[in-house]
Formats: sequence, C-alpha cells, structure tokens
Amino acid sequence: MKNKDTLFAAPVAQMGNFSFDENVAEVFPDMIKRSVPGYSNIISAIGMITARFAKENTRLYDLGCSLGAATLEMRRNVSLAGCEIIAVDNSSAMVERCQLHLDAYKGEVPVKVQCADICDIKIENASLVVLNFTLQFVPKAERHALIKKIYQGLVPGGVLVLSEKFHFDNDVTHNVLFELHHDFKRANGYSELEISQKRSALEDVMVPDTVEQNKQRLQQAGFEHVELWFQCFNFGSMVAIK
Ligand SMILES: Nc1ncnc2c1ncn2[C@@H]1O[C@H](C[S@+](CC[C@H]([NH3+])C(=O)[O-])CC(=O)[O-])[C@@H](O)[C@H]1O
Ligand SMILES: O=C(O)C(=O)Cc1ccccc1
Repeated sequence: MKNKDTLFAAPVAQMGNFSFDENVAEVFPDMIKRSVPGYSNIISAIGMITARFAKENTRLYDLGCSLGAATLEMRRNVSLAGCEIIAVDNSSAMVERCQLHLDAYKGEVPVKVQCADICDIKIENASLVVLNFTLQFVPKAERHALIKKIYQGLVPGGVLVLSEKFHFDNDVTHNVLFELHHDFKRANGYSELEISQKRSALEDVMVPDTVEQNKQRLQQAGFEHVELWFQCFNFGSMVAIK
C-alpha cells in the first residue's frame, strides 16, 4: 500500500513526543483513517453541514487542517458568491502538502492556506468554523480563549463543528471505550507495540476533555445551542450554533 503508517512499528529506545512532522504528514491519510473511528463519516457530514450553513459573502475556516480533507469537502459543498475558505495549520509539512492537494482539484470558492498557530489568527465574518480533531492538541489553558474567539468571529446563526477524542469521568465506561478504540486499531492492522508506542508519544501532546467539559466551554463562550451529533467509542463530534 502507498504511504502506509509504520511509524511506530519498530521498537523505539527513547520515545519522543508525537509531532506533526514530515514523517507523519507523509502517512497521515492512512494513519487517521486507521486510528480514528468514524473519521470518514465526520468528513462527509462536514460537507453536509457546509451546504446547509455556508452563507454568501462569509468565510469558512478549517482550523488544524492537516492535509485538507475537511477543507476539500467544504469546498465541494459551497458555490455561493463571496465565500472564502481559510485553512490553517501550524505544521509546515502539513500546510505544504495541503496546498498541493487543493491545487490538484478544481473548486469554485477560493481557499487560502495559512501556516499559523490557530490561537494567534483573527476569525471574522465566519458562517462555519471546523475544529476537526485539533482542540485536543491545543494547551488546555488556551482552549477557552480560542473557543471564545471563534464564537465572536461567527455571524448570527453560524456554526462550529468540534470533533474530539473524549475522556470519560466514569472509570468503567472510560476503560471500555478506550479498549474498544484499541480493538479498532488492532482490526485495522496495528500491532500491540505500535499501539502502545504511539500512546506514549501522544501522552503529553494530546489531552482530551470529557463531553461535558467541551459542552461547558462552548456554553461559557456564548454558544446557546450545543449538541453531540456523532459518537463512536471515545471519539465524537459536536455542533455549536450561535
Ligand atoms: N495550535 C495549533 N495551530 C494550528 N494547527 C495546529 C495547532 N495544534 C495542532 N495543530 C494541527 O492540528 C492537526 C491535528 S489533526 C487534524 C485532522 C484534520 N482536521 C482532518 O480533518 O483531517 C488530528 C489528529 O492528527 O488526530 C495537525 O495537523 C496539527 O499540526
Ligand atoms: O491514534 C490514536 O490513538 C489517536 O488517538 C488518534 C490520532 C490520530 C492521528 C494522529 C494522532 C492521534
């Protein structure tokens, strides 16, 4: 198979922190599909949400765009006058390849790809903001300010799609859903070694909140209408409407 993820297949003596470098960018489509239950369903739904929520003369943001899977789906689903898509990631390896992917297909709406920290950018006149498995990598202390900035940048009736890995307060259900995720990875061909090495590389880098913590943060930022619309094991996606 082309660009199969084998990054954690061999034993690593000193495990470093997971980072979105060239090596990860090269295998990313395979990695995310085999690691995140429901990923392709969520990408399709982002297309449907785009078709329903995009408004003329507004911006659509994909924050933590990686290779642009969500960006492409957004672009495929909007043809309104005056719309612009802004795709942002702070990994130059991802941003470079994202631009190539976007250039490989035609679209009606312009896309700007930016290499930047999503905590530093301006968000303005947005009808849709997508955070597809990105907030979990933002330091906890910065998450509230980011969600608040998104709320303030949305037009009335605008929507935030927030997909995350979740932690659960109940130890029994937490462990069951965690193990089911590992079963999903095993079923997709990852070995015990790959699963455990990647888990330790991610430990301090990806820090999930509970569904309730995410809901509360969205509500505290001002969102009145918040719902979990998809969940598979410990992964899921929420919509928050202004
Ligand atoms: N502060 C930050 N600023 C900008 N980018 C960031 C930041 N922190 C992390 N990233 C970027 O967020 C992305 C997270 S992956 C998103 C998948 C994509 N949304 C998809 O729909 O395929 C999810 C995953 O790998 O589980 C990476 O590309 C990081 O470089
Ligand atoms: O692989 C995992 O265990 C995950 O939790 C998801 C993931 C997917 C892609 C990059 C980083 C984390």
